[in-house]
Amino acid sequence: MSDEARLTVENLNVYYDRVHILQDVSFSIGTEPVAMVGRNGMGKTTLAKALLGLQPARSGSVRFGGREILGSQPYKIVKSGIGYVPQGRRIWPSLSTHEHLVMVGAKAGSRWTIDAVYDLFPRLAERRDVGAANLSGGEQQMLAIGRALLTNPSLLVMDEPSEGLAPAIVEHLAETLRMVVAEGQSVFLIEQNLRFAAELGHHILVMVNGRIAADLPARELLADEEKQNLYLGVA
Ligand SMILES: Nc1ncnc2c1ncn2[C@@H]1O[C@H](COP(=O)(O)OP(=O)(O)OP(=O)(O)O)[C@@H](O)[C@H]1O
Repeated sequence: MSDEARLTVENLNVYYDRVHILQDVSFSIGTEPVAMVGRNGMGKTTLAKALLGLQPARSGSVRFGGREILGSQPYKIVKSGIGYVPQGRRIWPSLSTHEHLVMVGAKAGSRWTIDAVYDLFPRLAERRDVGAANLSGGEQQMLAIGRALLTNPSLLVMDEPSEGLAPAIVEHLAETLRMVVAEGQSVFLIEQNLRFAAELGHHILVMVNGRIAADLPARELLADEEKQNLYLGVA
């Protein structure tokens, strides 16, 4: 396994004011794709933001490629190789599809260039001159993912990419992301949609009340309605 792709989180504690949100969160990600599931409000987005330096932590450690990144500026964390697809896509409504991608740019000769993003998502190529505000939810999500890939991340962190999308669009997105993973892209996928999470993540972490309540193979969680009910209240 390439050491560069390895993320190790140890005893991460995050508070909002006096409220203790993330409580001693520890896990690691190698080259196998990992997904995290959990109900609303359990702390998943807070974790993503803490990994990206967007939310300060009170204590703990986040090592990426062997280096401590906790406390680093978000742009430095992205530069060190973590790509981020935030919850809610966070696209700029006044820019076109193509302008988004040009804004990020890409090093010549790297795996992900603007053309490579258009190859992965041909729909984006068709919509290249359309203002992002006029893209469908699925297209906006493709754009958010394409934008993150352009940073040529060694780890891609995605926060609920399936949110608000119709099941057929989610299935299409899962297929596309599986191709990216099959090429060796490391992925940490945060999801409420267990099926989507399990399609991509070989391993699933379950977050309950700011703690990792379980860490198990995706197949095992999919096959166990009792556990789904216990952790997700969905069975
Ligand atoms: N900026 C903030 N200030 C105070 N509390 C917050 C803030 N952001 C989130 N919270 C609270 O922290 C808890 C965890 O929220 P978080 O968004 O991390 O959960 P989540 O698992 O990602 O849920 P969702 O899927 O709904 O986004 C929730 O109780 C939420 O209300």
